[in-house]
Amino acid sequence: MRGSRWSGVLRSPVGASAAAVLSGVLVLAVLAPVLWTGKANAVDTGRILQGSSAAHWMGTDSLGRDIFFRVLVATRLSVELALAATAIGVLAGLLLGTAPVLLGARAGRFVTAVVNIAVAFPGLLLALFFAVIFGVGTGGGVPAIGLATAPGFARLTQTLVATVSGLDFVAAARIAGVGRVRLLLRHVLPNVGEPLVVNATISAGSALLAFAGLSFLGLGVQAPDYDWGRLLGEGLNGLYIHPAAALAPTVAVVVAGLAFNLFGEAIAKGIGQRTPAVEAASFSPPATGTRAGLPADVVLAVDGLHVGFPGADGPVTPVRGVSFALRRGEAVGVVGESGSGKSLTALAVAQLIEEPGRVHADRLEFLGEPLLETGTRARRQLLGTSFAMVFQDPATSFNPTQRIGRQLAEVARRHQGMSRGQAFARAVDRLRAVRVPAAHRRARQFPHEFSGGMRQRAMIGMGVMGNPALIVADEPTTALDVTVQRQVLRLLQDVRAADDVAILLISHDITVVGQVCERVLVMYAGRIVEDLPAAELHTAARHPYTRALLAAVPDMTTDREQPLAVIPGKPADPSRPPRGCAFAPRCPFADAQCTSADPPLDADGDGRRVACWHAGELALRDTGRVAAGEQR
Ligand SMILES: Nc1ncnc2c1ncn2[C@@H]1O[C@H](COP(=O)(O)OP(=O)(O)OP(=O)(O)O)[C@@H](O)[C@H]1O
Repeated sequence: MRGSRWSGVLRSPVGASAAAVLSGVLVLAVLAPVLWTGKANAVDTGRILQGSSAAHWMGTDSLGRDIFFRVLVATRLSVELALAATAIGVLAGLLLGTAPVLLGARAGRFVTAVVNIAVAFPGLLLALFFAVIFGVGTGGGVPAIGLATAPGFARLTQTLVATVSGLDFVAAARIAGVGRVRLLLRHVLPNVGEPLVVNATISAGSALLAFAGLSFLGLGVQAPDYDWGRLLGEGLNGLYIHPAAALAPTVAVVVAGLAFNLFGEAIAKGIGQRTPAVEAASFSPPATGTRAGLPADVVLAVDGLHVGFPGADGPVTPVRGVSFALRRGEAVGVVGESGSGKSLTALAVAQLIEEPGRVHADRLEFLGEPLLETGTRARRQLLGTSFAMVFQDPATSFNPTQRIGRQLAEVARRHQGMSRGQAFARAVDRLRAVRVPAAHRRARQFPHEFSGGMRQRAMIGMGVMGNPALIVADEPTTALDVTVQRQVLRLLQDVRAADDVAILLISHDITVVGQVCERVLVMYAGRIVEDLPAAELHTAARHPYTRALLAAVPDMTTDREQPLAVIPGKPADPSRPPRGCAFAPRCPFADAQCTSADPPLDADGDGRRVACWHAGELALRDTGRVAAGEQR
């Protein structure tokens, strides 16, 4: 935790008073038994059950012992028991709550179901149930209250962890090869720390009350020991004769409980991040040689890629047989309407499709390595060094609790065996390379101190920490304004030119893709429907969908008096794939053949591919139109 944040918390009125009261409680817990045990235990049969007086501020109990000193001395046992029970509850809750991340989706679902059932039981009922199992006394009470606290804590942890696990920086860490445990400790838990700490301290306050309750019922602390709950039970017997005997332990429980809660609120704001150093691991990407049916410089080969999910009415397959290859230094764009399967294709390449999603491919090779068959560790190393992903939203691409330089350095420390200093120097160098001004100072800043465009550039910088052969950029400029968009796209082009990096640019904007890429893959309803050189987009597109996409983009010649062109109809529903061509219901050229059979993705001799029964006719019609235009 950073000093400045601590001092900021302690300067706030709530933080300062909470810290003062809690310190008082803890000092009492340490000192009171040492200083006042004698007075608290001194029996005086001449002063039984007396009210408040100068000699005994809170009166005496049934053996004439001083209640005020007994309450002070009981602080230690009460706090100790509450903290022990909370520790058990927090530990068990954290283990249960993080199980889905640690154990994987299937085992995680089972644990989640168990937690959901346990949460349905009232805490007090659970505590009494466990107290009966573990037995009467402190030895049984502590685990009973701890385990009764655990389900609530586990539920909160699960929810928070699930939220953070879906963010881009966690996906980026996965691509960087970070394992499950490290992912949890370094990227997930620090971002859910605040509510967990607050909940833990509130649990400590509740455990105080719960233990008081158990002792009051005779199930907790047993004589001759005493905690506040036991003193409260004894005091209640004489409530009408002298209420101070019950009031004193009650006030103690309330004050200590409040102190824990307020202190939790205060330190939650100061939660920072301390993470262990990353061990180095070396990996040499496999040399690219000639492979079966592929040119030697192919970086990524995808053949027959399917991505499916279980749906309410059977499996849904939003990506249905996508095939393409990317050569070293090549920039390929993937365009299509929302829901066409662009992002799922990218995520499948990055190995980021989570359970219950299923990825199948006849071939999914990155640098010659079959990703679906390669072991997890080797795959992580390969992707961590040679693959980079730039996500759409720069606001969620970085871990907000870590400085930018540190996040970049993690890649170099993990995969290139660099020391902390070397890795940081490399991070600064890479930030400079992606034109982040004052890179050395900026590397020490947190993501929120970067603008959106700068964060996106830093993300690209993170991608080039290793020696990437491929950068997948999924809508990298959608969240940016137009000027910054252009800078980021230019940067991607520069990185590609400088290091011969292949780029797979996913965008719904066919114009952007046409400007940046050499080739364009047009996707519709989970399939590639056309693959053509970007330079020929406006002149040689043969698929009616590609043409409709182009026609929907206004240009300088568009008549502003007329409504903008749109593609009629709705995109295909992946849960109900049509029998024939998926675009047929929206296509002006569709006929009986289109609605009965899905056209194959046919290649011509020059590497262009199109999936349309009428592609040839459309090309001829164009030729005729051009010829007619020329004659006129
Ligand atoms: N985890 C999932 N479970 C079930 N269906 C999913 C899942 N993720 C995506 N889909 C579905 O798969 C289809 C393709 O999604 P994908 O995100 O690849 O589309 P996209 O072309 O990238 O669109 P966008 O530009 O809106 O992101 C969508 O219909 C989406 O609802």
